[in-house]
Amino acid sequence: MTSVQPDLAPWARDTVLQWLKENVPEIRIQHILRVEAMARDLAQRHQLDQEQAARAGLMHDLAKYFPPAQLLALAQKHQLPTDPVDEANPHLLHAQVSALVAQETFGITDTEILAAISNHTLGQPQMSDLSCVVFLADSLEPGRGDRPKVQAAREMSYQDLHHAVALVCDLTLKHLVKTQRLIHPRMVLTRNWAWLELQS
Ligand SMILES: Nc1ncnc2c1ncn2[C@@H]1O[C@H](COP(=O)(O)OP(=O)(O)O)[C@@H](O)[C@H]1O
Repeated sequence: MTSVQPDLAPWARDTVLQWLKENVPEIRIQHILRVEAMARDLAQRHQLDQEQAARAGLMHDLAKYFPPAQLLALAQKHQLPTDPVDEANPHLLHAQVSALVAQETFGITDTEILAAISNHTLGQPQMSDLSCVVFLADSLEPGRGDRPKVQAAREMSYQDLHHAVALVCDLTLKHLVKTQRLIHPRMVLTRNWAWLELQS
């Protein structure tokens, strides 16, 4: 992994966009830009830092196309906590590895941004509102379609972050059960946390 040149600004959107053009197909870049825009929008709606949300949105899928062996090797090298489901489906590690790339290649040190990138696929119990925003933007950006349940979760994301996280987890988990796929336990923990938050 190449490191950011010392003369480059620690944060430069164009530098990230150029990297994405070299490492990610155009169709995924379009998704990434919609996540960036929706994360900014949600942050504004919930009085959060829009720049932090947009940066996390722009960098959430940096490792999306890393091969499984590279994801596993990086997870091991950086001692990321892994579950047997990650080993069976290393693609799930792309969220945590994207945070590593943001740190090592683009010099991102803001731990809230790094956590939001890391949490974008499976969430995390007690995750911050910024993490909720990026998790929701990834699942609910306009390119995800307008099925009634997706639309309902999208509308909820502008009202109540935890309620929307609970709805998105339920949608993903139902889909995984229906297609007989493995379920990563962290999303179950995220789902229970989000529903419990609503009761407290
Ligand atoms: N809780 C989970 N357990 C197992 N697989 C999951 C879970 N959540 C998402 N996935 C799968 O992981 C992959 C990556 O998810 P995601 O980052 O949301 O991908 P995308 O942005 O391409 O939809 C998808 O194939 C999705 O079905």
